[in-house]
Amino acid sequence: MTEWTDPETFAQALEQVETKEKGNCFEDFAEGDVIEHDPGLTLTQFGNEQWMGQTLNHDPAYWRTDAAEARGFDEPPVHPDYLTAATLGITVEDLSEKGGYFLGRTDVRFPETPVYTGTELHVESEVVNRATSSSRPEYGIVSWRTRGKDAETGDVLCSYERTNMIPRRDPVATDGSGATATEEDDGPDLPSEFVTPEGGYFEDFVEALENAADEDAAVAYRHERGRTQDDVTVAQLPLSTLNTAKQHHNVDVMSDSPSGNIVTYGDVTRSTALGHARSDEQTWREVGFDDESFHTFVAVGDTVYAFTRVLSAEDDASSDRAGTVTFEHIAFNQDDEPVYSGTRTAEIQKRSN
Ligand SMILES: C/C(=C\C(=O)SCCNC(=O)CCNC(=O)[C@H](O)C(C)(C)COP(=O)(O)OP(=O)(O)OC[C@H]1O[C@@H](n2cnc3c(N)ncnc32)[C@H](O)[C@@H]1OP(=O)(O)O)C(=O)O
Repeated sequence: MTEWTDPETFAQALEQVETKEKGNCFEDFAEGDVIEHDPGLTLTQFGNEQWMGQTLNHDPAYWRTDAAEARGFDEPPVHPDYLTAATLGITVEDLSEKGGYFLGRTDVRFPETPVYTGTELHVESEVVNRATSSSRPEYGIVSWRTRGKDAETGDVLCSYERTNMIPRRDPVATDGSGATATEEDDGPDLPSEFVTPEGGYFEDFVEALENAADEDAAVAYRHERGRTQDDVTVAQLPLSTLNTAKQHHNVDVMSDSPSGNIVTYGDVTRSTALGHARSDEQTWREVGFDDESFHTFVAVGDTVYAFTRVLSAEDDASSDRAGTVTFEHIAFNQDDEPVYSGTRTAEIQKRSN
């Protein structure tokens, strides 16, 4: 009789059997395909608070009823970062579980109305672009437009366009141009002065931009807080959004990958940096995010810091108690290497109200 658990027998059996695979390769996606994602999740108070707490997003309007009501909410709503991460997490099984990295995202948008806990999320994605990677023959580059909807009403709660590197089943020959391209290094081209806003209200950002306008200056500053990545941020938070990417929880597979280890979910890195930035401002409402890029890996033991540049401030918010500010946020690690960058438009409270 075969002893299936005899180590030698079992090792040979493992080699000979087929693996029932998960996820899709580059060749499985065609432009125009629409994918209704089967996983869905209920946006719970626990999930929301766990995400916000671990990423240092402490805006009281998302934690306390009195602060929520003062912001015009019925109760503490779902935080936009948790909503974004959950919308993306649900898609991973179909779109990127096969491996490959989350490269970037743009046109992240939310409706003006808040989303409350107890909402069930249903997500769909459309393939909007697929391209050959000129530098990495074993990968292709795929972009999807994703919409996270209220399962009951069909209202879109969060939408964006995201790009991942996706493994090919069959590597192709490339011209290698991406791998060999070099750029001339003229050294850093920075303004001679950096202006820091006095406070975190809309008026402070307007004043800082005015002070910088006539000078060779930028409104740019760093935030003091850092968050060292641990098992909770690297593995637990993505799994709590149903993100099944092996990058976050399978050390065995990832030891033989470009990162050599499991890495932090891009939305955790980003939300942590945004948490640092928001701790130095009076946020009223998140409007959207554009041009998000993930530049290098973040792993257990790395510390995520944040740097902010203020790009513009306009008095055109949805509430007369706030103004609209556009920022560029850069997350960086303990070696000062940028790991994430993106622009963010947010409504910031006015001091005068
Ligand atoms: C969710 C989820 C997974 C995750 O959250 S993974 C964690 C977040 N992402 C990362 O940690 C990735 C960080 N990035 C990197 O480490 C490097 O970018 C990477 C992936 C190792 C590639 O670095 P390289 O230096 O080899 O390559 P390039 O930077 O030149 O990029 C390779 C090609 O990709 C194109 N590309 C890069 N960024 C974008 C973008 N935002 N949009 C579109 N295309 C982009 C770039 O042009 C290169 O193209 P070639 O044709 O020249 O190959 C989950 O599983 O979903």
